[in-house]
Amino acid sequence: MLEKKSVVIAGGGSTYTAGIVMMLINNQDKFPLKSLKFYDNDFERQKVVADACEIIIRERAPEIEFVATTDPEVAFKDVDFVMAHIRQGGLKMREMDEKIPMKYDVVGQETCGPGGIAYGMRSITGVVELIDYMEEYSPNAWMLNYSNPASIVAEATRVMRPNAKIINICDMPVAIKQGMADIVGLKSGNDIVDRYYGLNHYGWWTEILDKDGNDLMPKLKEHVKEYGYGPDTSGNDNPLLMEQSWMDTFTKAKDIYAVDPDTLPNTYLKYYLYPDYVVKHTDPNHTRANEVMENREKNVFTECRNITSKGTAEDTTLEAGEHAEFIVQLAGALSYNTHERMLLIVENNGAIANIENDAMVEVPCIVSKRGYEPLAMGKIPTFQKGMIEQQVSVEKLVVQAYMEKSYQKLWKALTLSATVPSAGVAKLILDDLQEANKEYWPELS
Ligand SMILES: NC(=O)c1ccc[n+]([C@@H]2O[C@H](COP(=O)([O-])OP(=O)(O)OC[C@H]3O[C@@H](n4cnc5c(N)ncnc54)[C@H](O)[C@@H]3O)[C@@H](O)[C@H]2O)c1
Ligand SMILES: O=P(O)(O)OC[C@H]1O[C@H](O[C@H]2[C@H](O)[C@@H](O)[C@@H](O)O[C@@H]2CO)[C@H](O)[C@@H](O)[C@@H]1O
Ligand SMILES: [Mn+2]
Repeated sequence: MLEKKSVVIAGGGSTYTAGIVMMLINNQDKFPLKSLKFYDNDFERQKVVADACEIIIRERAPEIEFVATTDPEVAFKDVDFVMAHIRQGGLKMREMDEKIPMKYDVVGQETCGPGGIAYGMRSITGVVELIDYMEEYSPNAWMLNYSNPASIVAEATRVMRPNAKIINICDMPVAIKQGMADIVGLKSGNDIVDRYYGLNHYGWWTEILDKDGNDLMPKLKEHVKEYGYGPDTSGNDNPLLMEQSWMDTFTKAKDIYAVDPDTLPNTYLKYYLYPDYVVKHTDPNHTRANEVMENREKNVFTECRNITSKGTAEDTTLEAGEHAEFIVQLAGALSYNTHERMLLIVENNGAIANIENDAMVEVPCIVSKRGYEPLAMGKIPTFQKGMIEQQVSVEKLVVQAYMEKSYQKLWKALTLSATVPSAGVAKLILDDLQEANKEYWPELS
């Protein structure tokens, strides 16, 4: 009999919350819950999701105690896990992050380039606040953090809260591994054993095996060379790829692969290796934030309101995906000592032998009750080493700029980003971002 756990989802009003709830309910045999709480700083937004989830829980797992609150003490008291996915400033500020750089023909993206830097400067405050609540009310709990930009958040928490029990995670490699499984005819990304190194949204696979140790790289390389991680002409039913913008990202991996055919890339490297292409293929007046507001946000909130008005979730379209599966799997591994191998964002400390020890890197780790143990990925080639060192410096400068309230350091961070062509353009973008983020960033001087 597994011991029951208590979880708070921070960012209860997120578009991903209902998916995580569905996953938790479906996994009561593997990760049984005593209580589930929602916490958000926006009561009205969270209420829409919470009212629907309360009905789902009542119908499918009534033994779970459920509470939605904006009171940190109620939320964070007596929990084993904080599953965090907040978006400081909301999708409206994401829209600014994406549109401001585009005014200067520079990549406008949620987590990469100037947009990611601006978002990082907002997120640090919110995530550190969550850590402080957790440490005050449940000092033994783990925070599993999805809040983006995960690399900058990870570096900030490493420096500002060095002893915090936080694990920063990303579902992007999980989604790509599901794509790889589809390509080679395996059922799930969990059937793949991989070696991978890099930073968040910025890494490379060096080995992909199946559970019997068979090398899947040759078949995958053949496919990626032609189609990226997109489907071949026979089609694909991966729901993520139904969206054209995601399909473009997955197929562009073909051109990233061409730069280094020894490895298989993370898709988001396109923002650093092909920024000119990305800018050319982005509508500066209608960016990804607009698509998310018109699609995922609208769909989730409409469905939640439907459930509440009908009083039942019997025929709900809400479902759990890989994103939810990954965080619940991680909580299970930490709780029940499964020793699963998972990609996590952790302090390097030699995992990548020729990268500085205090970089926050993404590598495979073995997860158990003790926490996580990173696996050694060895020395990496000059190309990747150069790229990683440049991007690590960007992320470290952002965190230093935040802590020292330094305009100069933030300017350096933008200037150093491979997405930005010059210090002059970096300054123009920075001044616009600073104005737009007055409410959220520390005052810089
Ligand atoms: N790491 C990953 O791979 C990954 C994958 C998907 C999403 N995400 C991240 O998950 C987060 C949620 O995404 P979304 O599209 O659902 O956003 P969203 O705006 O729909 O939801 C975020 C929620 O957080 C709340 N919030 C904002 N600041 C808060 C604070 N300081 N304290 C408490 N609550 C706060 C908002 O009110 C909102 O309800 C984002 O950071 C996104 O980038 C990360
Ligand atoms: O533009 P969005 O909001 O749709 O996505 C931004 C996020 O993209 C990645 O997450 C994907 C994930 O890879 C996939 O499995 C599925 O869950 O959809 C997610 C996005 O909808 C990325 O890892 C995140 O960090 C981004 O926030
Ligand atoms: Mn991610």
